[in-house]
Amino acid sequence: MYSDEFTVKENLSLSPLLEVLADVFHRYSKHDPSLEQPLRSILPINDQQNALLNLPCIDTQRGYMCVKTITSFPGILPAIDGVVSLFNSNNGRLLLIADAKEITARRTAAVSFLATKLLASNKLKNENAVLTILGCGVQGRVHLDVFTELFKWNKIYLWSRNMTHAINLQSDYSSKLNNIELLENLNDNRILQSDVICTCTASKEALLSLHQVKKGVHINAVGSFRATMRELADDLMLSSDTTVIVDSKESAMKEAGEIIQSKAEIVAELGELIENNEFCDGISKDKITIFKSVGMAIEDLAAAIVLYEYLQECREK
Ligand SMILES: NC(=O)C1=CN([C@@H]2O[C@H](COP(=O)(O)OP(=O)(O)OC[C@H]3O[C@@H](n4cnc5c(N)ncnc54)[C@H](O)[C@@H]3O)[C@@H](O)[C@H]2O)C=CC1
Ligand SMILES: O=C([O-])C1=[NH+]CCC1
Repeated sequence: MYSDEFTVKENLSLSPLLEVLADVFHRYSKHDPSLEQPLRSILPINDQQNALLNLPCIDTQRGYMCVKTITSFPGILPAIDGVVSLFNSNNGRLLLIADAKEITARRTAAVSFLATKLLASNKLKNENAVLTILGCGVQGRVHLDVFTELFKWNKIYLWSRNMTHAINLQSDYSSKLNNIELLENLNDNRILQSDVICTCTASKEALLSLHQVKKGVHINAVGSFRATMRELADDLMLSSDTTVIVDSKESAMKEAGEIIQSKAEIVAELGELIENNEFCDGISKDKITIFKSVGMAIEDLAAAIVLYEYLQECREK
């Protein structure tokens, strides 16, 4: 069964995806032996920014195995291309091949939302909450999509190095959302009003420093996945007001430019926060929380399972 990007978009629902993501993140961080995920391979092409990535994992508890093979060519749109293959872990049968662009985009934004829910639940209770998205490529667009499907923001600010991307994104949402404003530069004081910021760029230099954000902000830093990439400055990563959470300690220490360059302390993995109200409630409202994600195979597994099981259900009806 092949699912193209339109099929993925139509049939991959966020609510079951968030549930399966929470389960696999929790089990990953508990080192559950039924969930196996080796470090992914990233093969750079001719020493450039372009790369071939391979992300495998096995979940014998759910009875699936998954491997995503993608290319990342940041200069060519879409930057990510490839496929996700889902197998039955009991008999080795191939069950589903799905477009990786849409799976990657939706599962990454869903993980950012899960982190926001766990680390900044107070913000999601505030009717006046402000969301800012930096970078309006594929990830920026899908973060806007997912974050506005799951929560009603009072104001949304968009910034992109290429302003046309931000203008187009605002315009595409104009019939649904009339509270989107554009930021022309990163010195705009409106960033200081943000309760939640998602950074979704392929930047190699820091875009956000400590003085640009308010105390208590929650940041989902999505863009970097190589030691040479980063979106957040050292003063933000290292401030005593900052708590840094990652998707995987092992991956972050190998791939997240912000962590590698700043040597910031990682307080926990996202999976350690699930079913851990004590930890989440214990984070002071004044703390800056940073969720640094680089992406993991178990996220693609979660998305492929939700998609496959839903498509099977539709077939049987
Ligand atoms: N954490 C995760 O799980 C995932 C992370 N990513 C990463 O997120 C980033 C964005 O991915 P896509 O939206 O798919 O790519 P894209 O190519 O669609 O968008 C990239 C955006 O970054 C901006 N950008 C590039 N260089 C910049 C710079 N120096 N300063 C400011 N902005 C800059 C571009 O203008 C564009 O808006 C990439 O680095 C990608 O590798 C992608 C998928 C999953
Ligand atoms: O997890 C993922 O698929 C990726 N992370 C960075 C580039 C692609």
